[in-house]
This record gives sequence, structure tokens and C-alpha cells, in this order.
Amino acid sequence: MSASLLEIRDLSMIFGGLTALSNVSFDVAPGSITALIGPNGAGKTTLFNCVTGFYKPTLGQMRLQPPGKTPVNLVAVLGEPLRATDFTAPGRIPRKLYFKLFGGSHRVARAGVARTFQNIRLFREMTVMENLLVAQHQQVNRNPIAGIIKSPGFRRSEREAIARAAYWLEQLDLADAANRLAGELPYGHQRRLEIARALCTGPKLICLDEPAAGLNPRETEALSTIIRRLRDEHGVTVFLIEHDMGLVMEISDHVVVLDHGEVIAQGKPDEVSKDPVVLEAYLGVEASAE
Ligand SMILES: Nc1ncnc2c1ncn2[C@@H]1O[C@H](COP(=O)(O)OP(=O)(O)OP(=O)(O)O)[C@@H](O)[C@H]1O
Repeated sequence: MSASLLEIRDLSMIFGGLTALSNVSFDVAPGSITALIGPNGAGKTTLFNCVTGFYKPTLGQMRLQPPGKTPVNLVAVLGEPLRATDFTAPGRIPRKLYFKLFGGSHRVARAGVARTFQNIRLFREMTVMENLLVAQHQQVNRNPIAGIIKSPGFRRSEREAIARAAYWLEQLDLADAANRLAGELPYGHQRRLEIARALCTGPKLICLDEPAAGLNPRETEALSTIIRRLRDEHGVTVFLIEHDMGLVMEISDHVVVLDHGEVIAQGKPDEVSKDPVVLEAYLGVEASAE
């Protein structure tokens, strides 16, 4: 049995002539906090965009294997192009055509991957509660007839969605803000609301893109407690990009270091922080700046 929730193998992403990711391979263990670090332009966001289905990688494999569930080939569900070699094994063609027509990032979300963004992307004119309800459209009963007649099943799924939203608002210390407009919340609260919105989808893997960006030290401390609680109390696996090295070293179980699109090191935080290759490429810049 494989011990990883997310398995990335030989992933490459090429934009025109620019290789943003080159043969990237690593694993994210279930129930862990895994951090992706690296200097600006290293390819971190590109990798996140691949894992969450916003980009189709040029080459390589990404597999999500939630314990006890069927593994999902995240590259296949995005819809791969047909290649000449497929005609040597025609059995593959119907599945490829199906995902070409009906595949996309929604399939990745359905498989259990949720994300937040480097630049907050909330529905600013909606209330906090409405933001969380919109995020759950996959889980609620979307049958229009059931909606018009307000069938028992429709009302039950609505109640469950509201209860789920209220639960995560409580967990992220936002319960008092449920009826406020998202755009009116202080910045730190908006960051937490983005995390709550991702959690409402019931993810197996939550990808946080620079969750501490713009937070003050007190807010960062609160965030680190929240992220650890997600792992320890809710069994959510966390994969995050972060520039705040204090936070990364404090909360991560595993750190992957990217530089120029390649993995230059990975391991436990204390191993990575002492690795001369990392110090030279990244932490050395930080250390000399302190
Ligand atoms: N859609 C795109 N089209 C072309 N080039 C891109 C695209 N997205 C990213 N790149 C390039 O890929 C490289 C990696 O960028 P990426 O944003 O992934 O780095 P990053 O490590 O997240 O950087 P930062 O820490 O500054 O956010 C950069 O050279 C960037 O210009």
C-alpha cells in the first residue's frame, strides 16, 4: 500500500520556450503538513496550478490516493490530448474522449483537492455565509424541480450546507462575521474565510497559496494554530506555499524546495534548513539578510 495521498512524478510544465517545472517528483503523506518553498519564480504557483487543475501539465503524472478510496489520476481527469500511440491500445480512447469532453478542474475538486489563492478571491459583495454556500454547490441538491417545490431532500441538503458552513466558521473563529459582507472583513479575516470556503467542500487535500502573506505576527501565530488543528483534529492534509520561513519550519512535517523549476531538496524542516544547496539557493539569501 502506498503511503502517499498525493504522488507527483516527473512533472514538467513548459510555457512556450520557458520551462517552469522540470521533472518534479515528490509525495505528500496523508495527514501531514507539506510545505513547498523556493525563491521567487521557482515554479511554486505553477505547481499548485497543476495540482489543482488550473493548468494541464506538459508531461508527468499526478495521483491522488485518499485512504480507502479509488486513486484518481489527476492528469487524466483534466482531459489529455489524443496521441498517435493511443491507437496502439484503442481501449484507452473512449475514456480519453470522455475526459476531453467532460474533464477539467471541477473533476480535481470533486476528487478532493481544494485551494486558496495568493491574491484573495472571495465574492466580496456576498456575505460570509453566502460565500460558503456557493462553495458547496457540488454537494447540494441542484435539481431545479426540487428547488421550486422545496422538496424535503432539497431542504435537507440546504440545512446540511448551512450547518457545514457554520461549523467551519466556528473552527476558523469567524462565527461572529457570518452575516457581514466578505469585502468588508479585515484582511486577516478574509484570508481565514478563504480557508473556510475551501474546507466546506470536504477536501482530502487543501492547498494554501501563501496563507500568511500580509498577516501580522499575531495573525500568523493564530494561522499556525489553525493549520495544525486541521491536521491533528480534522485529518485534513495540508500542502502549502509559504515565504514565512518561521511558519514553515514550525508547522511542516515535510518541506519540498524548488529552484528554477526543479526539486533541489526535500525532507524534514531541520534537515532542509541545514542543506547547503538550499542555503545557497534560498535560505542563504534570507540568512544574510537578517
Ligand atoms: N501562464 C504563464 N505563462 C508563461 N509563463 C508563466 C506562466 N505562469 C508562470 N510562468 C513563469 O513560470 C515561472 C515560475 O513562476 P511561478 O509563478 O510558478 O513562480 P513562484 O515560485 O510561484 O514565484 P513567486 O514566489 O514569486 O510567486 C516564472 O518564470 C513565470 O514567469
